[in-house]
Amino acid sequence: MLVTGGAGFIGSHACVELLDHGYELIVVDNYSNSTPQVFARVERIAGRFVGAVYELDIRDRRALSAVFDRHSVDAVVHFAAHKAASESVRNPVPYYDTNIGGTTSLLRAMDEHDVHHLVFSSTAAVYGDAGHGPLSETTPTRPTTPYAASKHTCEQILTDICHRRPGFTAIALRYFNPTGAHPSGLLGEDPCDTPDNLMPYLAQVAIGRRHRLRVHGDDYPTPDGTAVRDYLHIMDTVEAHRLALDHLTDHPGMHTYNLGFGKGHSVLDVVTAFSTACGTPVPYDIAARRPGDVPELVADTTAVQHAWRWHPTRGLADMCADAWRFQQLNPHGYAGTARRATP
Ligand SMILES: NC(=O)c1ccc[n+]([C@@H]2O[C@H](COP(=O)([O-])OP(=O)(O)OC[C@H]3O[C@@H](n4cnc5c(N)ncnc54)[C@H](O)[C@@H]3O)[C@@H](O)[C@H]2O)c1
Ligand SMILES: O=c1ccn([C@@H]2O[C@H](COP(=O)(O)OP(=O)(O)O[C@H]3O[C@H](CO)[C@H](O)[C@H](O)[C@H]3O)[C@@H](O)[C@H]2O)c(=O)[nH]1
Repeated sequence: MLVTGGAGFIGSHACVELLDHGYELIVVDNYSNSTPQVFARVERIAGRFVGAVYELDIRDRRALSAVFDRHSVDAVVHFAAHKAASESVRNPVPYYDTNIGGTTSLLRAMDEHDVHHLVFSSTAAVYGDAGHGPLSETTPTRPTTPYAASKHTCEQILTDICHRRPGFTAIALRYFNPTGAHPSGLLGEDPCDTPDNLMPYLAQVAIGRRHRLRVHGDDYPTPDGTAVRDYLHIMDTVEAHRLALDHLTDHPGMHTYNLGFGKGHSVLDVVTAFSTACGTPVPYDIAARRPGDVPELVADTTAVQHAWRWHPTRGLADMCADAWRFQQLNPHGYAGTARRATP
């Protein structure tokens, strides 16, 4: 099993889940938003070596092809991408380059090596501003940022390839808001720069690394005026990936599923839940809306629950408690973690 972006937030938790279920892994990552130190943690939790880990950029076709030459790859879980939607509004080209160019580079290597199975990280952002209420996979897509457009384009490329290559299977998972941390406190969300995502930013304010949270907008058409998202625990998120892999060979073709909890929480709901988890109010100010943000994104998860009998079990309080445990045990993130032993 090849995992791209396996050192990242979702990728590292997915590595634990897949190792726990007996998968042999090959991981590639360029560490643009992660560190190789995470693998020592993954191995400590799983009690197994990760396997082969390569530092490479997925746009480097020669290097990627060499990995496929060296290993027998039966399927790919493709996480590697840039993910900050608001940054993509300011600086779109790297988003198209890495997210689309990286995906086509990967597809080329897969094609050359007769690999026909892919799980792709898509995003709820493809729906854009779709109004109020749960969104199903048939809700029309209207990406509003270059990030969302890049993922939408990848979905279209995969749909086309599945159409033209009988036997090719792609499962696109449209994540809503994966967050939280491994319950051990060893793995969590540790971006290299200032966190763009709400939960790690809140955690860094609570631990004293940052002064105050800025709540981006309180004038949305939502109950308290702050934006509503559908937060999903990272452990529920990666369990769904394992189920996707288990079902990859069931039905060839393109399959698209929403991955969310199915419940909306406002930014202020999350601030309150995190304050409860850490035992003290997290200070915040109301700031301007963030470019590219939409008022509400909540998933209708009927399709994925029906397909794989997947039911998320961990709520917002668990997400906050686990994120806070990770932050407390790792006030400076993974910095200072020992590097992995050579398997
Ligand atoms: N976290 C979320 O809220 C969220 C929501 C929807 C979709 N997604 C998607 O899920 C995937 C994983 O997200 P994440 O939160 O783990 O992000 P992350 O930034 O923590 O992980 C991405 C990993 O990919 C690596 N990477 C980036 N560009 C690369 C390249 N050119 N070559 C090799 N490696 C590269 C990074 O170093 C990082 O380790 C992404 O595709 C993202 O768009 C994330
Ligand atoms: O410091 C912050 C950070 C975030 N927010 C707000 O909190 C909400 C959640 O923001 P995140 O950045 O955590 O998540 P997004 O919904 O903006 O984006 C995430 O989920 C999307 C899909 O829903 C994309 O896929 C994207 O890659 C991923 O980061 C948004 O309303 C945002 O404006 C703040 O108020 N202050």
